[in-house]
Amino acid sequence: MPHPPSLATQNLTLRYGRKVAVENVNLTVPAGKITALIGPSGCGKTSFLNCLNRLVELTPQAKVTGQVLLGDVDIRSIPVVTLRRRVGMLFQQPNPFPLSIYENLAFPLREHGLRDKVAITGTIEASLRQVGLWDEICDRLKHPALALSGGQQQRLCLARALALKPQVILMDEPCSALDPLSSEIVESLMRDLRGEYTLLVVTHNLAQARRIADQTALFWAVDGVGKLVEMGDTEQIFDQPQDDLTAAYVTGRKG
Ligand SMILES: Nc1ncnc2c1ncn2[C@@H]1O[C@H](COP(=O)(O)OP(=O)(O)OP(=O)(O)O)[C@@H](O)[C@H]1O
Repeated sequence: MPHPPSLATQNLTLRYGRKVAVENVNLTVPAGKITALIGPSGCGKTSFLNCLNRLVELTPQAKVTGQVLLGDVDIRSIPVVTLRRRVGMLFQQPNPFPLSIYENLAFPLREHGLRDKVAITGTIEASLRQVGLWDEICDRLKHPALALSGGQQQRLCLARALALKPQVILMDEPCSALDPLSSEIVESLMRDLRGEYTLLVVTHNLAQARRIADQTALFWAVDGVGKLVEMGDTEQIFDQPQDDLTAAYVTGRKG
């Protein structure tokens, strides 16, 4: 398996109309590592994430300046369908399609040009095994995905992303809508993905960031504008923060 690329932003600024949501962010998400993005509500974490696979372009008044590099390639030069396959995303609320479990994975595979039924079925099984769902649901692949539990739905959504063989996976608070046991399962899956994928995970759960992330980045809204305050090894961010805001946030004194 080739090493996944890093993802880096250079002077990334995002405006919604006149509102500056994120300003001048220079952040490198290292290849094959887990990076946690932390910070108080409204500091621009989701907005930033949405720039990285150009999902933000679906918001009419959004305007992005600066660059996002996947490896050394500017993402604007990658066709958006290809980009979204290479940079998968998992949302806070599991969002399976209102289709069968099988079709949730088969549909995007067909959309991306896979026609061979044996190959599709093989990929579906491999992806469901990768997220530990195969044994739980292999006898009801034709059942509606929406009948699964929240935790199973989230794992199905991860399997759907993995089926497309992404290089990077963006996760926006992937555990916050889940019960503790499901949350633990998803967290352990993230650990399994380390190395093979480049992961950027937004989390409000500082203990989770500490447990899973190699690197941690703190965002903060300064006068309403989201900025990157500090980025470093997770241990350093939590134990020896360089910035006063980081120290205040990770010790619960602010935010
Ligand atoms: N479509 C939009 N139009 C205008 N402003 C927006 C839009 N989406 C987000 N914002 C604003 O941009 C800022 C950053 O929002 P964002 O959701 O990215 O923050 P966040 O850190 O992800 O927050 P949370 O942790 O609560 O999810 C906020 O002030 C928000 O109100």
